[in-house]
Amino acid sequence: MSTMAVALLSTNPSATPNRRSALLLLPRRLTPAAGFIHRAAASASFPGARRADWQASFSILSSQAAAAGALPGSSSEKSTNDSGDLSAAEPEHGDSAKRSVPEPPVNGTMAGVKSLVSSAAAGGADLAPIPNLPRPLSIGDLSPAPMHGSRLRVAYQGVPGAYSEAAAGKAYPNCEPIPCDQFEVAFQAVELWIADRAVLPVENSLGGSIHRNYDLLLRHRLHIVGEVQLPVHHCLLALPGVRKEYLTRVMSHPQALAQCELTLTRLGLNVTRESFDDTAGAAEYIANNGLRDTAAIASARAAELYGLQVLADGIQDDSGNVTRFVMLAREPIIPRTDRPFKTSIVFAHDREGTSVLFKVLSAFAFRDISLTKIESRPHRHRPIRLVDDANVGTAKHFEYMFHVDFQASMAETRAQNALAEIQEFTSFLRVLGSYPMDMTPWSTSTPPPPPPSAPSS
Ligand SMILES: O=C(O)C(=O)C[C@]1(C(=O)O)C=C[C@@H](O)C=C1
Repeated sequence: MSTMAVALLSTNPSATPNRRSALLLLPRRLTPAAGFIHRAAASASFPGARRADWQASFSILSSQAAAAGALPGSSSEKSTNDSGDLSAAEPEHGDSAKRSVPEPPVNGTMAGVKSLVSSAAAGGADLAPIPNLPRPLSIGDLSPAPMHGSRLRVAYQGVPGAYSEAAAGKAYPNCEPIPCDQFEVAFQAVELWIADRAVLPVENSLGGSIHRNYDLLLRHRLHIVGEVQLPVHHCLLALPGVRKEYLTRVMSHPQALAQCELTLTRLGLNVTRESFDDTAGAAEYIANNGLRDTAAIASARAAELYGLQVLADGIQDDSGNVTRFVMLAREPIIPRTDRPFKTSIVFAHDREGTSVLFKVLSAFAFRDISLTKIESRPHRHRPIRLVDDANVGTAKHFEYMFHVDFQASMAETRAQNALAEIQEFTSFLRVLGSYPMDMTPWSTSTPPPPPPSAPSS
């Protein structure tokens, strides 16, 4: 892992040669150009365009729930997990280990065929040892039990030291974090079985929603299986020896820049702001390029990993700066009623006026279901509706997809009834997931969770 990298860096943070060699040990990010990402999977037709979709996913959920005794009244209901370990709330689906699809055997090639012929010609045709013929796939190959020592592979966007990596570690404490250079790649890594889960940010208490991930949730078919809320504590990082007065530029993820906007001004920095893919990536870039006029906004762990010094600590504009991440998997989890659950849905309507939105919200209000989030995004397939009025002209209304999170489990009758009602006046409805809420006690002084250990090579 980067344990070695961390050790090297922390003992001699200012030594550039060591830093460079240490950086090489960090896990490489998955990129779309990595060869294994199929574009076809990315181009995914608009999923869930049919109303039947949420019903289908719900019927799977409820049949699984009934089978596992998780629905209310079931005698075989499992006991509550009080450990506070969010990952423990996620039932095993048999996909938590590396998928051991057998290696393509050599004997399927001409070389294999030739060796078979020559051993037969040598006179032992009947008794010739059976070469390694391809083994048929078995059920075990498709959903293997976790192998000894194997760890859940969790895709995140960014490089080691990014907050998303810390969120992956909070969600799945012993996971193998897999850095990806884009959100899209993290989605595809799970879809293509390169990773078992993805942990992606969806909103921040200061910067607001991360719209890209709302759009990707809709375009891909992964399920939300959990959430984690991570206190985000930003530092101003620069090369050793650099002073604040030397700075002309600050680089970071746009969310991080937004979260520190006031403080940067308050520190009296006369700097341009420059966006970077992720906070730790900005720190790495400064280190790799020896930029002495540039600082990064990133975590203290990023400072340690990339050999930078902390010029200022806790520079977020609000001490209670929190980012909410969702955990994504190929399969939904079984909704339960023995602990607080949240459900995320997305819907669209094709009728005029605001009354549809009002009716949807009422369906929840009448059942005393609290909403925790509402977000609207452009309806990519039908962004504009034209309304012609011969006298006045043509009005162009924007069309939206509405994302709503509500505080109830899909195993609860009131949630099922609310969705049945909403279905009546929406043209599209999909359940993105029903999952345990992050109830971790939180205070502004809570230290960040320990980083996940890096993959064993
Ligand atoms: O750049 C990172 O370190 C990230 O993990 C991304 C991200 C985000 O997308 O919001 C995560 C948490 C912080 O809010 C800032 C940036």
